[in-house]
Amino acid sequence: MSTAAIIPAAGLGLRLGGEAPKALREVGGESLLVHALRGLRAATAADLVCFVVAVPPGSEHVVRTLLDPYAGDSALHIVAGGAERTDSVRHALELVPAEGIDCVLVHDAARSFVPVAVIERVVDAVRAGAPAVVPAIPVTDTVKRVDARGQVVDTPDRSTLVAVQTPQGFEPGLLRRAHACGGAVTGATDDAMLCERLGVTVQTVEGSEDAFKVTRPRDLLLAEWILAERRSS
Ligand SMILES: Nc1ccn([C@@H]2O[C@H](COP(=O)(O)OP(=O)(O)OP(=O)(O)O)[C@@H](O)[C@H]2O)c(=O)n1
Ligand SMILES: C[C@](O)(CO)[C@H](O)COP(=O)(O)O
Repeated sequence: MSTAAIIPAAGLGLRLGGEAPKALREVGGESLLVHALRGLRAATAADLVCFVVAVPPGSEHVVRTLLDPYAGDSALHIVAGGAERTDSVRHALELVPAEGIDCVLVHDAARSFVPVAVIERVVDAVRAGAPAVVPAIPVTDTVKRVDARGQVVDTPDRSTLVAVQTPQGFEPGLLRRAHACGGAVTGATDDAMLCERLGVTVQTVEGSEDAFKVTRPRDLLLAEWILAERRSS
């Protein structure tokens, strides 16, 4: 069986300064989107039927030209993203083939440096029978719930909390059902959350600090450092 990869890449990157869509910002001379796509290919090459990339509306042609050299034997579909990340994933999901896929990965372009081993763990867990899989790392801050006035309501037990990353892996039928029902869900910040709303148990696997989400300007410095380390080893 085969894998399909959805890459939501339609974000504006406002917290990064907003000069260009975040996925097109460069680290080490290449866009975050190219780095993300290359990582997915390295982990799933023989198996990866297609990439579906959701991009800012109007940038479809530019992104296709940018990514064509990196898609290899996998089909490359570019779609216009939506207002929210969930909308972008839903648009992309429409182009994932209905047959012959046993795992759909949804991977943020902004998590461009996820190690291959993390991607493999996600795919392996889906193939082992988990319908929804997320990479996770321990939370290192104490997390508090606050009210509208900024006053602390309570402090969840940190040992029960994890921070989740991408790629998130899904049995294809489940991901379709989750997004079909997702229109009624406001504020879903990841795809696993839509599955949780269906009562599905989501499995975690070990993530990595290198799978951080490039969000603010200082994250670009960390990204440059990770890339330099990898290129020198
Ligand atoms: N409407 C949107 C919003 C986000 N994304 C994608 O979802 C991932 C996670 O989003 P985030 O890191 O929040 O990116 P931005 O929305 O660009 O960030 P900001 O809020 O700073 O503008 C990114 O790969 C982003 O391109 C998307 O495809 N469609
Ligand atoms: C999907 C995600 O990366 C998992 O941690 C995260 O929820 C995306 O959040 P964002 O606010 O759209 O960056």
